[in-house]
This record gives sequence, structure tokens and C-alpha cells, in this order.
Amino acid sequence: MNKKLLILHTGGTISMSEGEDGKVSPSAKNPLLAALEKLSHPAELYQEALLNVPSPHITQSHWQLLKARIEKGVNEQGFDGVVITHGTDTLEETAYFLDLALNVDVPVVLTGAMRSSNELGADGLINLQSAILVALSPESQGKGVMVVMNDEIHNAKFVTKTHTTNVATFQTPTFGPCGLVAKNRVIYFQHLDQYERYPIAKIEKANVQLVKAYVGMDSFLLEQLALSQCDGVVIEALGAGNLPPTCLAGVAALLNANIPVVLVSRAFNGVTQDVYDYLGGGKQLKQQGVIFTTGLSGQKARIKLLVLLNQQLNKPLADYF
Ligand SMILES: NC(=O)C[C@H](N)C(=O)O
Repeated sequence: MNKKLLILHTGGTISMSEGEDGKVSPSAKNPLLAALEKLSHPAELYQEALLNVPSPHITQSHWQLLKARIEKGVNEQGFDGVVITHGTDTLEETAYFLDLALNVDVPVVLTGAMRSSNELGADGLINLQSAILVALSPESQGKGVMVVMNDEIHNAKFVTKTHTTNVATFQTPTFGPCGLVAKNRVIYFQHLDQYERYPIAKIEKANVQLVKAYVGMDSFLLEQLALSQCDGVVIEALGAGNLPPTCLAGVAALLNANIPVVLVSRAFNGVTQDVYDYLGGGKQLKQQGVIFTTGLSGQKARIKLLVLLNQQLNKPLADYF
């Protein structure tokens, strides 16, 4: 019996058109709705234009809407997999939130396009076809949420947009894609061994801020955040996890205000390590109580902190990173 796939459109360039004037804007009617019959696949497809927004407009409320619709589709309506079309600017964030928060056990795949539906070399339909094949593949079971773009399969946790316009924009730094779509074959090469899920009910603590470190950074911004009583702060630190001494008063102000400080590297390859023992070095930051992460980008660490702050933890926050 053919599998049933739920396809949820949210907008983005994949659903946009280029006008005579070269401007790309949302289409009144999503062109994907009519395009689906052009694709070849052994499945029953049910599609829904859940949203039609550029992905810079995506909010945490949209994430909750998507989560609820997917869980209803899978756990009540019996869909065997879900494909989501989404703008690429924030696609990696939606994918990771769903990876951490979804309560379903079927493949969920996000895809998008770097060229709009009527542009020369439009990549939307081939990406959608690949995403459908990945969602249908039995080997996609138990791999969490994935991103399929440009014939590559990436885990939601580490994939990131690396190029403003190129169709090969989505990459996984440090260890590459987990698989490929070769014409109509889905081939996996590696499996993420740290899959995690948190049954988040709703997002109440949402004030998690993200700050990037730079030469000579002072404590102003961090001290303002400490005064603001935000729920958490992620810092994109220098190198393996170090900060200028001039911002350490700000770090201390946050920690003294019991605001969790999570540290990633602004370098997009590799992992943070508390190895340097000098003023502002990672060794001293970790001793102060800064939480180090393993390979997450700033935007992904922010999402993980957000999810963790909105549930009952049974061990110290640092142990979850
Ligand atoms: N390629 C894209 O989809 C980019 C677009 N600005 C969006 O994220 O909605």
C-alpha cells in the first residue's frame, strides 16, 4: 500500500515568483500547489498551504503551529512522513526546533529553494521531489528532522545556510551531509549518534538573546541584558571559546543574576573547548559557570536553550549541552 505524505507549505522563495521588474515576492497562490502532479513518486500526497510568509517573518508562534499540525497529521491522521517547504533564511532554525520538540516517529524533512518558481534554473521542484523521496525512504526512520537541498541530506542539528544565493548553500560544517539523493536513490553515509527530543508544551520563557564577540568587546551589552532579566544569553565567542577581558564584567553580571550563559564559537567549524587558561580564556569562563557546547552554532544553541528553559530539567542545565 502506498505511503501517505503530508506536505506543508510555509512560503519562502520556493513559493515565490520573479516579476518583470526582477523583484521576487510571495505569490498570491502558491505555485507549488499546482506543480506537485509533475513529480514522480510512489505515495499519496496531501498538501496544505499552512502559511505563505518569507522566512524572516517566521516566529516561535509559527513553530508551535507547525508542531501541532505535524503531530495531528502523524498521530491522529496516520501520515507516514511529512515534508515542509520553507524559506531558506531561517529554515535551519525551524528544522532544529522541530527536531528537538516534535513528538512523532516518522521522517520529517524540510526543503526550500534559492531561485523562485519561475526563475531560470529554479531549484524548488527538484528539491521538493528529493525531500519527498527522503521522507518515503525506510532508512529515514529514526533520524530526526532533516534538511534536503541540492541533492544532499543534512541533520537539522548542524546544517546551516552558508551562501546568500548559491543553490549549494546548505552545508554541515565539520563532518558534512549525512546522505545524498542520487537521481531517485536515497543513500545515507552517516548517522547522528546524539539524537535528543524534549516534549515541550509551550514556549513561556522566550527571552533568550544572542551576542557575537569581537575585538575589544566591552561589557555594555551583557550588563544591559543582565539588568533586563532576560531568560538566557548565548555568546558567539572567539576561537575555541575565549572572550576579551573587557567583557568579563558583563559575563559576571549575567551569572550573578542567575541568567544562564551558553557559549559557542563564532568559528563555524569544530567545537568549543575550555583549554586556554588566561584572562578571558575558556578554562576560566567554564570555571565561572559559562556553559560550553559541542558544535552548535549560535542560532542553534539559542533554540536548544529556549527549549530547555521551557521544561522540567532533571539534571544541571550544563549537562544537556
Ligand atoms: N531562498 C529563500 O527562501 C530566501 C527567502 N528570503 C526566505 O527565506 O524566505
